[in-house]
Amino acid sequence: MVAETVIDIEQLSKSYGTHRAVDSLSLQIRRGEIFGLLGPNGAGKSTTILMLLGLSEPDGGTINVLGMNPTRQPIEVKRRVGYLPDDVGFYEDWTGLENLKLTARLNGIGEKEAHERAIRLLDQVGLKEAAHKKAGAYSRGMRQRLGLADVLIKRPEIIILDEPTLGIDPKGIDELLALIYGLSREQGLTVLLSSHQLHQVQQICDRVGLFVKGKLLAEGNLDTLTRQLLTDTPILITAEVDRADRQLLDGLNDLEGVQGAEVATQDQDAFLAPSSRVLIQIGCSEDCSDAIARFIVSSGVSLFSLQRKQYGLDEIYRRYFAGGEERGSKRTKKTVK
Ligand SMILES: Nc1ncnc2c1ncn2[C@@H]1O[C@H](COP(=O)(O)OP(=O)(O)OP(=O)(O)O)[C@@H](O)[C@H]1O
Repeated sequence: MVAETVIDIEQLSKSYGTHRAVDSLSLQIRRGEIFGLLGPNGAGKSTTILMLLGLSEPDGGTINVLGMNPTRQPIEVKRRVGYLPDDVGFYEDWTGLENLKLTARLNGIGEKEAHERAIRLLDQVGLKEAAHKKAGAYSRGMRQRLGLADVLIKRPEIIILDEPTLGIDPKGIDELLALIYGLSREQGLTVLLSSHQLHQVQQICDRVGLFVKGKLLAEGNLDTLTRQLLTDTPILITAEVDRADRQLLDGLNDLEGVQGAEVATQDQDAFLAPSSRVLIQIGCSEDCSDAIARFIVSSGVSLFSLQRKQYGLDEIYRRYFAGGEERGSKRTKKTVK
């Protein structure tokens, strides 16, 4: 069953003076999804988040959050959507526990329930030992964990996290990401995560939206992004076989969609020792894995493995922007509806 859409954005636009910060943005996010908002500085991520929270009014288009219009129902949206800014503010002289209980009270939660929820959350985010320590003495990582607990105390259905891992050490990042992932999977929490840290986004996001100059350039999982953005980069398939002669390579080159097949590495003893393996690298304009596998096997050659190169987000981002601004703007016009 397909999960319900909890965020529905259609043709959303917002300008500051003559500058279009968000330009005809359409995006749907389903319940329980972890969605990554990715893009360079000034791409329009924060402006979009502010409009989702009802803190900024769109110039055009529509936003629907949990069936509500954030501009008209900002208080109700705020009750059900949690927002963690990149630098969350706490009462520095108050302990972590006291800060959480204050947030709970401000959200109309009774004293006893507030205490119980705060204790449980501090444990969940790994701050049990630091519960009675002043927030001012927390490290950056601890503050982010406290921030996450602070967002969760009102039991939101959606949480929006702006650069949640900024300034945290690698171990802290892994733990925070695992926590966010667990929350989403176990409690069906919908998570919107804005970040510049591509490999982190890739670790936990189900889908990613790539923002450039106020437009959504591409969205989807890694496979979709690769297809949408790296259109002129060949698909690379590596076949591991027991031998590769000219006839085999010529045959592969003749297959439809294959742009080039060549031996990538060859064990020096490949032709002497039948057990040695040879790697053939095949560049294709489309995924020709099936045809390649069939051809190799029908040639009487043993095929041990066939792998398609997976591009990571870092690589997609780097390759896509390798052509600079010029390429970015051309693509924007071409790929955005
Ligand atoms: N209050 C404002 N007044 C005028 N211009 C603004 C305002 N807020 C944002 N902008 C401009 O709108 C564009 C989008 O900014 P936004 O903060 O949404 O980008 P972002 O993707 O969140 O960037 P970052 O990753 O740096 O946070 C930028 O050009 C920015 O300078």
